[in-house]
Amino acid sequence: MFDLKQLIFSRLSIEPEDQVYHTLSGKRLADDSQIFEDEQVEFTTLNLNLRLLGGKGGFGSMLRAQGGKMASQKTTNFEACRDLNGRRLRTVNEAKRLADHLEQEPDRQRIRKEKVQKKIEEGLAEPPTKRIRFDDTEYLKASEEMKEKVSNAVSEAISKKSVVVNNNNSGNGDPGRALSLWDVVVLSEDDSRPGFDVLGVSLSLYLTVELDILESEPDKSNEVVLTYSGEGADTLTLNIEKNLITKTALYVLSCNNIEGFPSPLNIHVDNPIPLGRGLGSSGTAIVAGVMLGNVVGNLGLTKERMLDYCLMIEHHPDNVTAALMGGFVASYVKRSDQNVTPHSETPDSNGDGVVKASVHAVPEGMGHYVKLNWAKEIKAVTIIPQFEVSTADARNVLPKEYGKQDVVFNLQRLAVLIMALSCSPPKADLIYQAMQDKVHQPYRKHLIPGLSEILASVKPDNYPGLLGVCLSGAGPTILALATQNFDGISEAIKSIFAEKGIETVTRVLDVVDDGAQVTGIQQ
Ligand SMILES: Nc1ncnc2c1ncn2[C@@H]1O[C@H](COP(=O)(O)OP(=O)(O)OP(=O)(O)O)[C@@H](O)[C@H]1O
Ligand SMILES: N[C@@H](CCO)C(=O)O
Repeated sequence: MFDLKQLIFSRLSIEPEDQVYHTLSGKRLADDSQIFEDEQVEFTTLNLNLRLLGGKGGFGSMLRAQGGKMASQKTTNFEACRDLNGRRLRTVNEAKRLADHLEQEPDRQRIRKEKVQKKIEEGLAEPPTKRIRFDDTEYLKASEEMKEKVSNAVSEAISKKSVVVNNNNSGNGDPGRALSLWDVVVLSEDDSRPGFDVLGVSLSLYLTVELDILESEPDKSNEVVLTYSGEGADTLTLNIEKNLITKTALYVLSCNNIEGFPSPLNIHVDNPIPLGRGLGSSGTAIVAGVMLGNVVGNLGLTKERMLDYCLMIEHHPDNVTAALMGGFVASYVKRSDQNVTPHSETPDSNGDGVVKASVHAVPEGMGHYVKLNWAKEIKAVTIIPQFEVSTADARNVLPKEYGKQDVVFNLQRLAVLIMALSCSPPKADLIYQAMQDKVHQPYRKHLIPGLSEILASVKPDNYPGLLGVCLSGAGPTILALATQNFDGISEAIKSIFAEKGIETVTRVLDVVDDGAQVTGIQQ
């Protein structure tokens, strides 16, 4: 009771000593009385009487006047009356109200629960879809034009007759003929991400093969002599059965029943493409080798057919297709049902394996490609670290299988990237996002110190003119696509490599449309 009195005092300011409590049966409750002895009981009814101050009685005339007033008013409140059982009506009514309250409690709980449930559902519900109007008319126009151009290019590619690229009909390859000189010009290339193994682009680094077919002289050794200048001059093998360019040419010749090169023969290779850096040195060497075989053997192979030979050696089509066809290309390989020559019998693009002189069946029509448009103002800024990563090693770190989300991530960006790279002026925000990748860069980070930092920090926001950054090929070269500020961008990347103790060389390259070609024949 003491606690109850304190509570009533705090709420109604009735001094505890003025509060007098009785039970319904009239028992007065002392301060130390317990109201609830049974813990199950939640409610009880007590009568609270206030102590009246004692003192002199009322003034007779005033009390009579008051009594007259009271008598004239009709009584509506019978709460203090008692029912036939002697219980106050107030008490009975309170008990009824309490019973009603308890009876309605489940309903109230249900309504409370329903309200909470509704709130949760409203919170989880997707916001209404906003309709966004795309009002960039310039972009829409360029995009419409591009769609038409791509569609025309595809139809053209489908209907195109093969273009014969050979060393004319002058009898090249005849060992007895007088001096003949010709060049095979191929281009370095690189694939831009997320078009892993799909997109390739020819860059303005030209590998040149110069060939002198000499007249054989009695008493002189009729040798085939291979010499090199440029990249790899000190390290690449000059053994024609082991060097990637010459062994590829020998493979093409042997597939066409020609045993060996004509001799005496001088072959000189000038190679500006750094080896094992992700700039497609091996793909370019393979293209050069196939063209060399075609010219020396006077085979008259079309470029489409030469692509089949290239694909027998380098199984991913992006690099060889760009080097052979030029420009910006998308490609895939359609494997034939034919029994393809085992890889062990074809030259290995990385090893020094000797070409076996068996006759090989190279399936036709393996390489499928389409040339895509490239906005002329986009340059390739290549930052080339002074260490090698073999493509074979960089492919070995990739997972055997990919999750659906990662595949869809790259496919979505690939579709956007192809269109975005063709539009002038190029949109940096679109291209930067579309060059994000989940298929190879995350797995190759540990092979290339600094790659994570470069991808995380070199962005169009802080380097105006930058469109996107990715690993070039299998790395370690970094490819930055940009329209200006080439020095600023390359310096930023260079300094991150420098912090890791890695020296770099920068080349700003153009995308060039001509593919591999024979540029001159002299007799
Ligand atoms: N001009 C060349 N002449 C002969 N062999 C070459 C030539 N260029 C490349 N190679 C061979 O190819 C190897 C490098 O191929 P690799 O595929 O590892 O790198 P890459 O082609 O430069 O890079 P990526 O394929 O990632 O673009 C060299 O070590 C060498 O054996
Ligand atoms: N698409 C290839 C290019 C390197 O040759 C890769 O990234 O492995």
